[in-house]
Amino acid sequence: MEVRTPPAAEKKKESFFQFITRLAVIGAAICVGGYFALKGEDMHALALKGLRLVGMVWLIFGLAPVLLQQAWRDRAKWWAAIRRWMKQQKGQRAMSDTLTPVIAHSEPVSDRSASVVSDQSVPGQFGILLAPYSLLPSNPRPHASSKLRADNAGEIISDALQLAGLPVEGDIQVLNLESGPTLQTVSFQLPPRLQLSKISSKKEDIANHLFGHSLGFDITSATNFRSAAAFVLPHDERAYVYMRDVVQDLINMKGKMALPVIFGKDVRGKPMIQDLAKMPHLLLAGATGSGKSVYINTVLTSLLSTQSPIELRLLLIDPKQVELAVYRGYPHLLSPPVTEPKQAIAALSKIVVEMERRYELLAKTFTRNIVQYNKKMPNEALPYIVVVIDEYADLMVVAGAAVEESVQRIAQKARAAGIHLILGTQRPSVDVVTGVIKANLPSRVAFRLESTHDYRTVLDGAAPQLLGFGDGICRIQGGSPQRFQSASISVEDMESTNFIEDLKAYWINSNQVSALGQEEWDMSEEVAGAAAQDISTELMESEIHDDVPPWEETQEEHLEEEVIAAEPYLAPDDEEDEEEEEADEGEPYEKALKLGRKQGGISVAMLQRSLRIGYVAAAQLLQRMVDEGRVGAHDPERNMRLWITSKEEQTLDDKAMMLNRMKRYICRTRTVKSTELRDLLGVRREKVLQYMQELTDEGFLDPPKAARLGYTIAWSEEEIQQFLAQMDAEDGDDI
Ligand SMILES: Nc1ncnc2c1ncn2[C@@H]1O[C@H](COP(=O)(O)OP(=O)(O)OP(=O)(O)O)[C@@H](O)[C@H]1O
Repeated sequence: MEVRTPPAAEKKKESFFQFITRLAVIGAAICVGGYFALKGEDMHALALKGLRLVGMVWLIFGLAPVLLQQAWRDRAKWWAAIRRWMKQQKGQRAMSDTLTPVIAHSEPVSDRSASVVSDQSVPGQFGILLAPYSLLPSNPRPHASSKLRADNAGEIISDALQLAGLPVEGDIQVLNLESGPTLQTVSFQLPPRLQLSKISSKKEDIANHLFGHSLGFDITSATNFRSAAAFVLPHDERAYVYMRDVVQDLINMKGKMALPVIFGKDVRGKPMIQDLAKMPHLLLAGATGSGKSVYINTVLTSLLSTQSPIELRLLLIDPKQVELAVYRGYPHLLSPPVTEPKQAIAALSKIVVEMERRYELLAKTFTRNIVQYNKKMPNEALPYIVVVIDEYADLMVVAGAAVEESVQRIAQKARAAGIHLILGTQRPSVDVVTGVIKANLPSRVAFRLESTHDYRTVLDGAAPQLLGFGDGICRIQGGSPQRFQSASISVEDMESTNFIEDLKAYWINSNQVSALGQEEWDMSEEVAGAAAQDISTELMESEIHDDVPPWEETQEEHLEEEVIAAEPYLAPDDEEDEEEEEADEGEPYEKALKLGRKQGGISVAMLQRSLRIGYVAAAQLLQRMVDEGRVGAHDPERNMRLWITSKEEQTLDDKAMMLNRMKRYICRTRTVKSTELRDLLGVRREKVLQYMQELTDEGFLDPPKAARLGYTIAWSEEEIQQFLAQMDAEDGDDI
């Protein structure tokens, strides 16, 4: 038998401590003995003194060096803990004022969860955030149960192999037994003369003898062992994985990963946290009831609990209309959850425009991606944008080409711009998830699917049959497939919803965050001012500049705006409009100028509404106005870019107004008297005569027929009535 010899240094260290301890014990024994054996108070006092001395010597020369040595070895750990503590103290001091209401809000609800996880501080780009993790529901079933245990697995497997007709004598030697929340993996030595292929060919029979069905049962070679096989079996009663169980790992990853999200636990029961920013886009497939929505909720809650609205903005597209409705009101949202295909098309095209704008920013700042940009321009840091489409197949059915084009462009380019896609679908058929889209979504997650063909489409390879209820396989960036059990906030829908609402309340009540949010958009405005042109995001930003925060905006308002925005994409058959535009090139810009002048300013939304054009076209018109210096900075109060009136325009405007007033007066009174007109307009007589000449040139007045006669009205009575009616309809000044 091999005896392990301790290294020399270890031996010396141990023996010195033992030596001192031995001396101390002997000394202590002598002192105690002396105390009882000797008589007289002096002797007793001497013995006690001796005992104290022995104790001191042991502490100083025995225990203290060992403790110091240990502390020196763990110095890195200690140092990190001290730094973390100091950082926390600093962050808490900074936020204590503003967070008090949040915590006060949270406390009454907190008694519905145990205090296993305390409110955790998450260092972020903008300081330390305190998400209400203590409100996460506790897992009622954290452990699985199975009939195969270390002590009986060999016997049970041996019986099953024998019953399946395989030549096995005696018990099977179990090499390893690993247990995850859903599955067990039992590795065992192959008996002599029994090949893995032979066992695999009897898979159905073995499964039948083991537990009566083959669902979820798999036979593979055992990793790390030679001539060994492994059975993968579902537990009799699987364990749940709750977010609460792995949230500490999520917190630990904040700072190390840009967008950490909880996946769940792997087959060994180890927490799985992935970085969405690295994926960089995710295709998520699962048949109905497989656990897709639960998974999306976990991913979203991971993001929403670790990222402030300054660091992350979300676009949620939910054609099913119910799955993501609960997120309505989060300040992270770029718009309320989008449910209509037309809205979705418009929203996605906005993301494309934003992506292009970000590329321009990267080029201007000589940076290659959002990380470098945010480092270089910390005051103008861009938030990550995550776009979630809950049922891509449904969207493709109604709005195929338009959606696909945007999704394709985002998938191809958006990574560097900090824009990430999560594309969920029940039907991963090739007509829905086309080759180009698949090629640009290198990370995949599959839950239970209808057919082996579907698994192949998603994972680009064969996969074991999944069990549903969050049993999944992921391939991150084309790596090897990894089985996992997805985490849920809770298996009770109500509990999950409660937490999502609590987290929302936390953000809404977090004064600090809303103040920072405002600042962020102001900073964006600065970027716009410098570059003169971030109108591409103006619509998104306008939600923040609105008096009404985005979460209070009604869905109807938003819908109206989006539907209009989507029209050019969805109504190519609206031939009249198209023809009008084609026939009159350049006219929309004239109309846009007129509108801006009349309203004293302009915004993308106004252009869309008034000219009935899409977002991109409206943004381009506004861009041209900005370039030509027609409009100035964005005015948060009026939620538009204000009109810049040049001197020339001012004069022209004044003159047009004067002429109109004159015409109106003349039409009403049916008289043309220069003295009255002079009084009306408050200008000199020469000016009035000049205006009258202009009106004559225009055909409104007839010139005097003789030297002593005055001007007369040239218009017919019908024309006069029409003009007056038109003026009354407009809100001109009343003469
Ligand atoms: N990770 C999980 N842990 C435990 N149970 C789960 C998990 N995921 C899903 N389930 C169970 O499966 C049910 C269906 O899940 P979910 O609603 O996510 O399915 P889905 O794939 O979104 O279906 P659909 O597409 O029809 O909405 C849930 O109500 C829950 O009971």
